[in-house]
Amino acid sequence: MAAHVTNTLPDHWKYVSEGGATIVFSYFGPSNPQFDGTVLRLRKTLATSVEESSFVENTTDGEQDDPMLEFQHKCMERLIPVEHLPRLEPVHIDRTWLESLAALRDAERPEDRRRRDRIDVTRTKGILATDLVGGDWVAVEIKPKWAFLPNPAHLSDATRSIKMQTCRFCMHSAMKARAGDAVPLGYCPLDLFSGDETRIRTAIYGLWAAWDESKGTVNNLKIFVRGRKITRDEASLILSSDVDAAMSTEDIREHFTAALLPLLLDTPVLLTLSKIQRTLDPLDIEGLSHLWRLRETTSPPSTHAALGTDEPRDEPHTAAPIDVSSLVLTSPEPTTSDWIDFLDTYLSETIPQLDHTYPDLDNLRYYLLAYLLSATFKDCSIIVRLERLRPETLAQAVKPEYVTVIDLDPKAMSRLRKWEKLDHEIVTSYAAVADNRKICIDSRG
Ligand SMILES: O=P(O)(O)O[C@@H]1[C@@H](OP(=O)(O)O)[C@H](OP(=O)(O)O)[C@H](O)[C@H](OP(=O)(O)O)[C@H]1OP(=O)(O)O
Ligand SMILES: Nc1ncnc2c1ncn2[C@@H]1O[C@H](COP(=O)(O)OP(=O)(O)OP(=O)(O)O)[C@@H](O)[C@H]1O
Repeated sequence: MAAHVTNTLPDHWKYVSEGGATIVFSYFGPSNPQFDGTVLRLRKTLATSVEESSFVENTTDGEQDDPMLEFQHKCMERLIPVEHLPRLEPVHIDRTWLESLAALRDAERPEDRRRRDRIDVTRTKGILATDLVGGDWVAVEIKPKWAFLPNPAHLSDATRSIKMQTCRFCMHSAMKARAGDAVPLGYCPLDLFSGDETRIRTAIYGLWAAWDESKGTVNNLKIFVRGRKITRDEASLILSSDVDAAMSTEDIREHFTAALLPLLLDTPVLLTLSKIQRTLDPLDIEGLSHLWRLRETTSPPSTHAALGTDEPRDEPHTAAPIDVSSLVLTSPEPTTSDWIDFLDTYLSETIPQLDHTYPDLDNLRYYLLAYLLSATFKDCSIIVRLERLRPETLAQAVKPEYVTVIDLDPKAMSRLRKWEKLDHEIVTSYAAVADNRKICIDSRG
């Protein structure tokens, strides 16, 4: 039976953080076994959206549970060991309670997020999750992003040399930097995922520098102490209370790196994430979009796509745009049962036998679902738990539950068009960079 958050006061939930789709609050009210050590994860809606209930009341229990719950239990737990996942459960909420919470906490939200979106007060269910940042420890949240360079087989002549030299994250960061956004230009995910000590250190420095320069606003590194996201001016809070807090920021960074590095080297989580991302995206969005265009134009579908051959093909941006009636892109969003079937195939012996250089058009649905799932892993975050830092402390013992993966929500099929367009923008923008193009090394490829 789901708990009722409405039995607690909104004042007893403090703002933790938020992403593009959800906002998170942690419980700090009077001791309550249902809520102690938990966070409340709520869906957001566009600031401009009309307030209509977005969820169908079709269960005896009222609104359906957030599909994320079933997705995590039935799908994600097959890919990521449960000790690396937060415990999630449904919880009842209501409009009056949510409106009070929003009124209390809205001022603490970042200005740009507040302009864009707000809590969806029409929901009657939220998610209660293990609070990974709230104890007397330092919680380091890293959003690593894309772990690999693409398979060159399906890249066009115009993009191949660019995409094989610079990773998607670094190209995207360069594009965002030109638009004036604060981005971690010194961080490359391929360093973080390399498994190599020197490169992981470089990645941590890159994340730290961006955190420092952006005053903690970049989303690739967040640092929490006792449940509160800290800024660079508060960096000394990551030190144990008996350590000299007057230490320079550089020294704090060194201690931070010395504590974090062994955990990142030791945990199997980074390797798992990179393997999943790579194996679920063997065609790149270019190859995938070519495959779905073939499906739209081939009738009856041929059994073998022309991918991987020398046959000339339209680039996504020059091909006739697929309108909203596209059979492929409007095909039904996968249900949990579709995801389970997909995972049965993905985790079976069959997949290594698929020839991704000559993908079969009959496997289009497999490749679409694979890409969606890969996108979830390209956008998730990890939270690493460190003891408050003490320079002389020996390396911390690594317990599996000290590295947790969050934000494993499924992505929608309707995103494919956005990803195709964004990919084109990113690579076109990077093609215009004349000097000092970044060279990213994919050591797991
Ligand atoms: O496309 P990207 O790589 O920019 O990723 C988006 C993220 O931007 P980032 O580059 O990490 O700052 C973006 O993050 P922010 O909102 O910028 O913190 C979201 O995670 C978005 O996913 P969703 O809309 O929440 O489902 C992410 O969108 P999807 O790619 O997952 O659709
Ligand atoms: N279990 C948790 N414990 C503590 N904090 C959490 C937990 N889950 C999420 N958070 C915090 O809330 C933020 C938003 O959560 P999450 O990343 O799941 O949202 P999202 O909207 O799906 O993000 P994105 O835009 O990256 O897709 C996280 O970045 C993290 O700081």
